[in-house]
Amino acid sequence: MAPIDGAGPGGWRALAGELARLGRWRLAGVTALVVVSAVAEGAGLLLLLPLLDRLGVTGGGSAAPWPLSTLEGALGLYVVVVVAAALVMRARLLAAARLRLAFTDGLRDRLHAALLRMEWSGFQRLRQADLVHTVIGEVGRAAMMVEWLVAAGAALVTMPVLLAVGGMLSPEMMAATLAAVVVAALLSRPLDRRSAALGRAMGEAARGLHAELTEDLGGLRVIRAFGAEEARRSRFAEGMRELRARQIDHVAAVATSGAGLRAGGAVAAAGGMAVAVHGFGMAVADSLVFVLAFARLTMAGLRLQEMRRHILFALPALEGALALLERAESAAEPPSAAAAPSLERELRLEGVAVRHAGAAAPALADIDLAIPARGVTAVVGPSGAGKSTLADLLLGLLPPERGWLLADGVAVVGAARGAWRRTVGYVPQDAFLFHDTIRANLRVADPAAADAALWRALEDAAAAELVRGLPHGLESVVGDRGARLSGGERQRITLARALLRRPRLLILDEATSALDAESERRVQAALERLRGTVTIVVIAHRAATVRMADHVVVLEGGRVAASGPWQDVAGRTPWLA
Ligand SMILES: Nc1ncnc2c1ncn2[C@@H]1O[C@H](COP(=O)(O)OP(=O)(O)OP(=O)(O)O)[C@@H](O)[C@H]1O
Repeated sequence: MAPIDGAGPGGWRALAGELARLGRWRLAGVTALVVVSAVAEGAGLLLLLPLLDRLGVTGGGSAAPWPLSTLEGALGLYVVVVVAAALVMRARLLAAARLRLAFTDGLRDRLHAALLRMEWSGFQRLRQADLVHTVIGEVGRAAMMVEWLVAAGAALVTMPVLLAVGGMLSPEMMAATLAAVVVAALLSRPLDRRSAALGRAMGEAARGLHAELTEDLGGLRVIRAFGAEEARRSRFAEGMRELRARQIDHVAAVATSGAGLRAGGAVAAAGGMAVAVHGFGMAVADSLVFVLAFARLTMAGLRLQEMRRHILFALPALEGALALLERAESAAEPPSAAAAPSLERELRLEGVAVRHAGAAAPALADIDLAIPARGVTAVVGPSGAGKSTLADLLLGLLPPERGWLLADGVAVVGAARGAWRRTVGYVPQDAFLFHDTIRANLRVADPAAADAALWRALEDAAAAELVRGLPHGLESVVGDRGARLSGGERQRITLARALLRRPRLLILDEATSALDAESERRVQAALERLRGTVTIVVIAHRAATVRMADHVVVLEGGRVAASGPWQDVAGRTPWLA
């Protein structure tokens, strides 16, 4: 569990900064509603005096202006004021909810955008389950603070109104009440620190649970294959127990302070009533209204404390979300330039070294390589040789630690990287597809593409027949990560997606698992048809792909061990035999 300490001033400052983003007018609107509802509450209370007067509680008969001079008039006005207060309260709750949702969406949008723009190497260091937890869970928890703040603000504004009502009846008694509220607030300060620490611990527990669930769902095939259901279930149950314990601790802390304040309030109300009547000789009606004001004041104080505790509990969630935002924004890739370097002659790597974030040794070192334009280049090598790292480098995702990636002699660095990537078609090894229709998946490469262009790309990728055969054609949904298609079908759809943008460079990270002979033949045929029209780099795992290449690069231990035509390097690739 996190050490017990309070939320630092940084947390409150961060909250103030986030609220400022919501806009001056929005905040002013909610504040106005809060003030009006507090004044309405005080007015409703004061109206009880002439009402009690008319009812004869104080003997009645005192002069009052119309409509308060008659019982019906006083009752009518009372009802009007209370109904108006209820309507203002409704508007306040609605405005607070709107403010909370604007806070949630604003922060989620900034986080999401920052994560999408992050340098690939920085992004790879983050755990995906933690990101989902922060963007969805923690931001949602942090946003609740907006409503709590409005509720706390309402309590805070109500207090002087109630103090004024009570003060009109007995200034001495009200001064004593105020002193009691301040002492109660000071006495409960240790609980504040506990709330902040519990908030942090609850965030940790919730994150652990989220990570467990994400891994269970992602690795369900392995869990089922190894019969690990019970073990995973008990880990998840342990995570839930931990989370539940933190939540109960928090509720207990809030409930304890509430019970203390309520008990103190009751004792003070009874004592105050006795003192007011016997000590100060207050009229019964006055003392009744006074005690009512006093009770509401205690409730407002109680609510203020409760909201403060809730906010302290949720502040760590905001701090965590803002820390992630800062991390993502400070690791943002440079904005993309408008124009990308051409690829008419060759793609060249000069003295390139690439090191993954946190890795001791570089994944690629001293790479000097020329990839001829419009040729087919196969990259081969044993597992861990650096093939996928090379693909990420050519794609402009990973910047070299040393050396240069040059397209027709122009360095693909800084702002050129994003622009370069828009001219590259990429077919990932896992042939990832979104849980969406084929049309939507293809349009990831070109959102404005017409159906005719989609069909052309499908034809080029030898996938048109496959899509025509699906019950809903382009409208067919492919399932989670494309699970409703076979490995070979997925690869052809991802090839079509890559071709849709008419790339200058096509990078295929070939699936390591064997495709059936028919799928393999179709993909090979598609690549053959593209030969000479686009520069193709294939991370090759199959002999057939290597044989069709004009140029083969053999990587070993992150270095180029050999390069040249297949016949020249064949002896160095026993793993492809
Ligand atoms: N995100 C990462 N963080 C740290 N090290 C990494 C990361 N990705 C890869 N590596 C390391 O870089 C080296 C090259 O990995 P890479 O994935 O490029 O090899 P590969 O040739 O594509 O292997 P395979 O054929 O098994 O996919 C390996 O030593 C690997 O452990």
